[in-house]
Amino acid sequence: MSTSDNTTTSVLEVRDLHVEVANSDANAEPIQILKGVDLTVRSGETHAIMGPNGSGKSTLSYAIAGHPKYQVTSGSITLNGEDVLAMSVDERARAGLFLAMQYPVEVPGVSMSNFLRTAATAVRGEAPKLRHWVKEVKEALSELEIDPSFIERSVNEGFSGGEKKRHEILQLGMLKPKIAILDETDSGLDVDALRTVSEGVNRYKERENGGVLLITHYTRILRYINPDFVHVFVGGRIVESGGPELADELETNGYVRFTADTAATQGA
Ligand SMILES: Nc1ncnc2c1ncn2[C@@H]1O[C@H](COP(=O)(O)OP(=O)(O)OP(=O)(O)O)[C@@H](O)[C@H]1O
Repeated sequence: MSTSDNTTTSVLEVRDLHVEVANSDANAEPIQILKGVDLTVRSGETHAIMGPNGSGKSTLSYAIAGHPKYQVTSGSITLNGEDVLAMSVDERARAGLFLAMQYPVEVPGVSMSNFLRTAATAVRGEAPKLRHWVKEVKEALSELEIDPSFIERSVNEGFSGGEKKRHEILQLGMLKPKIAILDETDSGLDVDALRTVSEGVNRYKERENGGVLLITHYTRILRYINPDFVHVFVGGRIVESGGPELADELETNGYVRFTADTAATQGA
């Protein structure tokens, strides 16, 4: 299935999503992390999710991507009406979902070059023609100011934090998903890398008309990637949604207004 069709609109819909993880003590109850998340992301839209540490933002991204540790106990996730929860992880990727993880994993022994071509072949449904592919990779590396020698190194092995994040955006550009979830892609980036990575995300939005779900703690990335919607995520759900001005309010006042509300509700 091709994931690159910028003439159609894609819609990711998350409805009343509840997710738990197994407790490390096998005799104890599982831990409920997501407690009713509702979210709709359409092509061309950028949604920023901001929230305190441990509120469940990464859990939401893992649940959408299909991480086996995160059990959906109720609710639904659909992409263009298709049941994402019924899909395996690779089917989700082929359907057009992409996750740039907060902590990208190292894959010793697999070169970036092999990894990218294999992944692109899987999501595009056919192997890219070699001459086009080489040109495509070269251009993408140059746009992201990545040294071409990195392409022959093992995936993320020995990469600095910032280099790993840049490579996530390289994958985003090459795999051209319909909806991209970027989990703290800005963490650990120096000011120049932040600009380069943000430009990569903006190019993806322009070229693919992609939908972006951006999890972040900082408004600085939102100066480069303009969000259409900002959501405040507290206690396993979205407690308020608004426009970019909401991010400015959070920068100034923090989450006190929202955490106090949640504590009152949970105590009731
Ligand atoms: N596998 C797991 N086992 C036990 N607890 C877990 C597991 N995964 C997540 N949690 C807990 O679930 C809560 C939410 O974690 P999550 O990583 O989703 O939060 P977050 O909002 O992304 O946090 P941060 O902003 O610090 O990255 C945390 O309290 C975390 O310790």
